[in-house]
Amino acid sequence: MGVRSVAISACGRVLQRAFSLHSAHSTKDMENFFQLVRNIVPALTSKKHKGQDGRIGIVGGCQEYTGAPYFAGISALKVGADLTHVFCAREAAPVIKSYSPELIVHPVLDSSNAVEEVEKWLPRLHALVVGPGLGRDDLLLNNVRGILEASKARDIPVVIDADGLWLIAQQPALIHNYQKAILTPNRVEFGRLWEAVLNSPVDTQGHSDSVLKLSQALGNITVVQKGEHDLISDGQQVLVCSQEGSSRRCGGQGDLLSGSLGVMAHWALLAGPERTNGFSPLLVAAWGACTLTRECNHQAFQKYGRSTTTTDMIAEVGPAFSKLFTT
Ligand SMILES: NC(=O)C1=CN([C@@H]2O[C@H](COP(=O)(O)OP(=O)(O)OC[C@H]3O[C@@H](n4cnc5c(N)ncnc54)[C@H](O)[C@@H]3O)[C@@H](O)[C@H]2O)[C@@H](O)CC1
Ligand SMILES: Nc1ncnc2c1ncn2[C@@H]1O[C@H](COP(=O)(O)OP(=O)(O)OP(=O)(O)O)[C@@H](O)[C@H]1O
Ligand SMILES: [Mg+2]
Repeated sequence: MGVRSVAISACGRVLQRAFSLHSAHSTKDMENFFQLVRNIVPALTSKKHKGQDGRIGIVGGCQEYTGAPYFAGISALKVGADLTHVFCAREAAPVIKSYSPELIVHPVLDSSNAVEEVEKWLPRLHALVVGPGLGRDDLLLNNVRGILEASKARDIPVVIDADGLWLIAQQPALIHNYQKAILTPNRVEFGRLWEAVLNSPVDTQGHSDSVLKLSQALGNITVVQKGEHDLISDGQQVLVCSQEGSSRRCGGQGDLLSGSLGVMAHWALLAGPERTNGFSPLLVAAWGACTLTRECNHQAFQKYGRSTTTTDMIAEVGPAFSKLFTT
């Protein structure tokens, strides 16, 4: 099997090729990942109707956590989705609505017919982001299990983050081998998944071989291990995103990433591998979303330093996207 690990600099050039066995792609393919991301971004034209550039669902939001689904949803819109639906617990809904009139909010996640309520919307959604601010209540997690099953049956791309990853660590079979899944664990979530799937404590956090191994153990689904460098694997290759961010680690940055990735995953799958030089479209989408998140962090930090919060980063999505991906 072809296995590669490639580090890409801030300007998109290949810096190193850590190991290469019979790779199906050449180093030349990797030279400009920025261009591959640009290739998946849909053109803005007057011929389109509302919804065509993305209708994204966020599954999360409970009594304790209302910020996370808001951050994910508003980030999806700021990146370029046309509509964002948040499916959350009843109590969280008025709070999330009050943050933003841009989000469509469904207070259904803790109802007895939650799966049916969300399923009604699935034919209209291009991608789901599952987990930001979901919490770990068994009732909610059981409903989300049903929503994941229904999404898989419809072949909908799903980004799984935060407490969605907690659910996957309890039941890895839920997502095993589903080629339209992307997992976005932070360090702690990665360790939890590793222990659940590989039945041993994680030894080499932050190394390309561990993200590759976890992806393979999950049936070659795309895994984004967030950290000082983001490592992204589809079980065949490992990409490294080292875009300059900052030393500010306020909560919510992962939600910005997962919301952005929801849209970019839809765009990448629509564009297809011919637009991504044969690379897995989800790998390109993940690299694009990581690069964007880190650039937002960098730009916000230039302005606000230690007081930078995720809201400041979200204000940078437009300028950062233009700088990185607009030709
Ligand atoms: N404003 C909000 O509503 C926010 C809600 N959040 C939600 O909070 C819930 C729990 O998320 P957590 O991320 O706390 O998950 P966990 O409860 O699994 O995290 C456990 C701990 O790991 C620590 N940690 C994270 N990265 C680490 C690293 N690189 N090295 C060492 N320790 C590290 C964190 O400080 C946290 O205390 C999720 O639903 C999440 O979406 C977060 O997304 C942050 C913002
Ligand atoms: N040490 C670091 N240096 C630079 N960037 C980092 C570092 N750690 C994480 N990041 C970036 O921050 C973003 C979010 O990663 P993080 O590990 O904070 O997620 P998280 O813990 O899930 O966040 P959240 O608070 O939203 O739950 C990623 O894009 C990642 O690239
Ligand atoms: Mg998180």
